[in-house]
Amino acid sequence: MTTDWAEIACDVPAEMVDTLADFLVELTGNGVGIDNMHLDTFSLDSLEDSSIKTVKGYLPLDDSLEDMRIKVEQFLATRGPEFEGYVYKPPVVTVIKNEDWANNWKVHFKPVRIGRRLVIKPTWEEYQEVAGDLVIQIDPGMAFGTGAHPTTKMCLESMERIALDHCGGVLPSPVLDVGTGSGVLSIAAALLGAGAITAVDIDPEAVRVTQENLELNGVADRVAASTTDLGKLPGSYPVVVANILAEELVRLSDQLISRVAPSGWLILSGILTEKEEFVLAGFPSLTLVENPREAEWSCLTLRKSQ
Ligand SMILES: C[S@@+](CC[C@H](N)C(=O)[O-])C[C@H]1O[C@@H](n2cnc3c(N)ncnc32)[C@H](O)[C@@H]1O
Repeated sequence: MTTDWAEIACDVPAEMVDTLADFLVELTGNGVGIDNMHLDTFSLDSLEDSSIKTVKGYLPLDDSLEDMRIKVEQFLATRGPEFEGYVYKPPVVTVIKNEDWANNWKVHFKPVRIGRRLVIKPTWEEYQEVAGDLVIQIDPGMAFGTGAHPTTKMCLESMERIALDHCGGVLPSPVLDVGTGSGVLSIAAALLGAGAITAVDIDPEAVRVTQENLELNGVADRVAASTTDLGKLPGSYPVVVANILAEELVRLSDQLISRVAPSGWLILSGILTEKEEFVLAGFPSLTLVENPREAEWSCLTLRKSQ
């Protein structure tokens, strides 16, 4: 059995990505990778989207490799000129150790304690619980949210402080989680006692991963995850959390503010520290309650008046 793989990387204009990706999927029977199109909205690459993308296919490292490489070259040479900005560059083939490619990132994702009671545990790791632990099991798949990112961590800590220090140990409900990613914040909200949570994300893959993680954690009956547009959500929420980028938070500020119930909290994260003032200026009707910072990231917890 083959344990190593070959990655074939092709630089093409953005307009050609879908055509090439479809071709590679059909040729290889495997998924493709596309650089500079990250689901992680914290990648600077996604802010300055490039006109040239690298599309990567994955081939078995066996006798068929040379034949497949030639087919990719021929495809590029014949279809490439149909796309503006195309310049022929031979595809680059690199050998990848199977275990590195598929699993290496998992080596760095270990159980982590966050705040006083929350623990995030990757599904594939063992963890010895201690009394009072609220353990969130996560397999982030392609979605953002192992819980270890400072922006996620600060949201979790803020939610926990609201529950433990201000609300008698139970997070007020319903909770709204905007940009749910892997669903990590919604699961935490459920474990902190919230009886109903609405989780939304513009990315259908994130919603699919969230649904799996909700079921894994036994909280699917309390969390409704969907791609529903924030502007179309009814009702108001005593706790709203949104870990998106500063610019997007400000763009969504009216909708976010209108979803917060009187006396309710709004936790905003995904904010580079130098953008704190910019974000605060977008939420003038709310009062800043706390402002934790970690690495280059800031979290703002705001509160609505009664
Ligand atoms: C940085 S991730 C946060 C994931 C998770 N909530 C966490 O704290 O780890 C941001 C998520 O927001 C989603 N997103 C970006 N803009 C959005 C919008 N306008 N409405 C809803 N979701 C959005 C992205 O698809 C992504 O899954």
